[in-house]
Amino acid sequence: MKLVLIRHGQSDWNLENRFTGWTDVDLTEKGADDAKQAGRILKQNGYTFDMAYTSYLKRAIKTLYYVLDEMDELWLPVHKSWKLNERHYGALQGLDKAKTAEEHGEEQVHQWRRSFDVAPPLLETSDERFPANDRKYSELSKDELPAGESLKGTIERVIPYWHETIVPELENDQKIVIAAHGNSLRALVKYLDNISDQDITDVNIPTGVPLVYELDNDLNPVTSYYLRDEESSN
Ligand SMILES: O=C(O)[C@@H](CO)OP(=O)(O)O
Repeated sequence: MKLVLIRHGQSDWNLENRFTGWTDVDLTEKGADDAKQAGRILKQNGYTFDMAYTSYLKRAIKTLYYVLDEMDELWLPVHKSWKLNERHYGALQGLDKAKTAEEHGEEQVHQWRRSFDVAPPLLETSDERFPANDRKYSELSKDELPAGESLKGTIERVIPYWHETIVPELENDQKIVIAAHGNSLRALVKYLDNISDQDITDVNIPTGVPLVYELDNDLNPVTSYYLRDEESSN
């Protein structure tokens, strides 16, 4: 059985090189085109889906929309969850990545961006960026509201969601696409491919390119690969 993961297309803050996290920025025009192209490639390769999953953030929601539109599958049930959101980038959200590296050093920024368990500086709960101040997250309990997450913290919400919500559908032979984010997908890929805490540092997932997992009956990956347009350099 095949599972398709897709990181959203280029966002405004991917382009501006700013720490994004839970900030609900839009896709750029290129990002929308990336998503449409991903949908076309999936269609050309004969993919169809039964269900779709995405986050509460518009860059992933719109990516999924454009993918399904190209595939003429907009009718599919779409399940949204904050548990598929990008890793919360705490007090770094909104800052310029290059300027932050000048200020704190490349190594520190690399730790914040790619390490397994180093969390970014946390937000004060009074900060407008704290999720309790956004009605999207009114369903979250106090213990669930992140003020900043490491990849480890992201895994602690993504993997339970995988087991509780997505796995039962895969076991029911449902063909699934998940449109999410660089780090929520790194969390899932780390789990599926059993990547060590050390080696996950080198894993980067490109924007707007379908990542296909072929799974055996126990949902262990047999192989995985990106579906790219042969003429594109993406
Ligand atoms: O800013 C972010 O939220 C993420 C994804 O764009 O960036 P990074 O590459 O640092 O994980």
